[in-house]
Amino acid sequence: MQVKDCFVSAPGKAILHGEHAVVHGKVALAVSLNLRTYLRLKATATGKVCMNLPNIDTFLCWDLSELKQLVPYSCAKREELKCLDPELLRRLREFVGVTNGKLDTCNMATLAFLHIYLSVFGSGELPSLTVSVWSELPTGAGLGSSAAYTVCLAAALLCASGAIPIPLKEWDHTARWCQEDLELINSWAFQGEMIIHGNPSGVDNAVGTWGGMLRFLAGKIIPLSRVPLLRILLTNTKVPRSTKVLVARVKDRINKFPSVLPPVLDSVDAISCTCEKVLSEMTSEPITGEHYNILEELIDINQHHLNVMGVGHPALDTLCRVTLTRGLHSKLTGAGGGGCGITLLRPETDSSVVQSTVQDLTDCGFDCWETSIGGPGVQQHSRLSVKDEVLDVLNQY
Ligand SMILES: Nc1ncnc2c1ncn2[C@@H]1O[C@H](COP(=O)(O)OP(=O)(O)OP(=O)(O)O)[C@@H](O)[C@H]1O
Ligand SMILES: C[C@@](O)(CCO)CC(=O)[O-]
Ligand SMILES: [Mg+2]
Repeated sequence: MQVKDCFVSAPGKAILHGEHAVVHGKVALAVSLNLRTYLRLKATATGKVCMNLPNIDTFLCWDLSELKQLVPYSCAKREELKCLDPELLRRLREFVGVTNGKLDTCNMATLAFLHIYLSVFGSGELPSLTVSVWSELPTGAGLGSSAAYTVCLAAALLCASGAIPIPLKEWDHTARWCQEDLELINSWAFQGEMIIHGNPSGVDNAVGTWGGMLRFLAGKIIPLSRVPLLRILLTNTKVPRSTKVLVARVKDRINKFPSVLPPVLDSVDAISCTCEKVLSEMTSEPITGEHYNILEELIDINQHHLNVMGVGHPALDTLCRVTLTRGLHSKLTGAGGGGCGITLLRPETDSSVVQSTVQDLTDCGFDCWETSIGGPGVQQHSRLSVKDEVLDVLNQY
C-alpha cells in the first residue's frame, strides 16, 4: 500500500487557568501558542516503518512483518475510536519492552505512535513509511508538547489512511480540515494523550486541534472568539517533570483529603470563570488598569492553589518572586512540578522592564521569551510553507 507524503503541524498551548482542576471536571481556559510541532510523513518502499524524533533522540525502525503480528485481529473503524484498545496496548508494551509499567520519554512517544499507526491501518495492508517530527516546543515542560505530537500523528496517519481527506489544494500554502474531520483527529490525539498522560482531560489536544483560545469543561470545547490581545512572557525553569506523575499526585491528594481539596478545585473553577468574564469585558468596554489588576490577582490566587494541590516547585516560586520584584505576576502553566510558567505583561509594561526581567530570569538559569498567542490549530502545509530551519531538520531523514 502506497500512501501520500504530507507535512502537518500543530501548536503548543498555555493554560491561563484550570490546569489539574480540569481533570476533575472544572473549567479551564487555554490558548494556543505560536510555537509548533511539525511532522513529515514520507511514503517508502523499504517494507519498514521508521520513526525519527530528534527532540528526544529517538530513531527507530520496524519491519512491516513484525508489526503485522501485533494486529492478528481486525481493529479500528472510523466510529470505533472512543477508547484505547487495551489488548493492542498490552501487546505493544511487551513489544516495546516496557517493564514495571514505567514509561520513559522514548517509550511513551513510541507507544503513542504505534498505537495510532496500527489502529488506523491494522484492518488492512500496513504501509511502508517514515514519520519524522520536530518541535519548537520544549518537551515535557508544560506547553502541551505531548498533545501537539499526538495531534500531528493523528492528522498525518488519518490522512494517509484515507479516513480524512487531504485538505491542501495545489495552490494552497496551508489548509485545515472541516469540523467533523477535526473531531476525528482530536479523538485519536486524545488516545495518544491517554498513553502519555494516563488520565488527560483532553484540553491540550483540543487546543492543538482547534487553536485559538478555548474554554474547556468536561470534554466540551467552546472557542472564545472575543478575547483581548494579551502579552505573555513564557519562562521555562528547565526543571524536568512528568504530567502523568503530577496528575496522579493531585488525585492522591484529593483521595487523602476528600473534604479539603475539592473546595480548592471549586475555587480554581471560579477563577477560570471570573477570568473569562473579565477578558470578555475587555473586548466590549475600554480596557482599564482595573481589568489588569483583577487578572493579576487571579494569577496570584491560582498559583497558591496549585501549590496547595502539590504541583509547585521551588524554581516556580523563584519565577514568581523574581517577576514580582518588577511588578509582574506569574503562575505555573500546564502540569507544574517545574516546567514552564506564564507572566502577564500589561500593555504599558515598558520593553526595558521586560528586558530586565528576562535578564533576571536568565540569571536564574531559566529560558525566557515573549510570545504571541492564538496560533492556528492543526494544519497541513505545502513544502514551501514550512520554515527553512524546520525543513532542514526534517529533510535529514
Ligand atoms: N517533539 C516530540 N517528539 C517526540 N515525543 C514528544 C515530543 N514532544 C512530546 N513528546 C512526548 O510527550 C512527552 C511529554 O509529555 P508531557 O505531557 O509530560 O509534557 P508536556 O505535554 O510538554 O506538558 P503538559 O502536558 O504539562 O502541557 C515526552 O516524554 C514524549 O514522550
Ligand atoms: C495538568 C493538566 O490539567 C494540563 C496539562 O497541560 C492535565 C490535563 O488536563 O490533562
Ligand atoms: Mg502533555
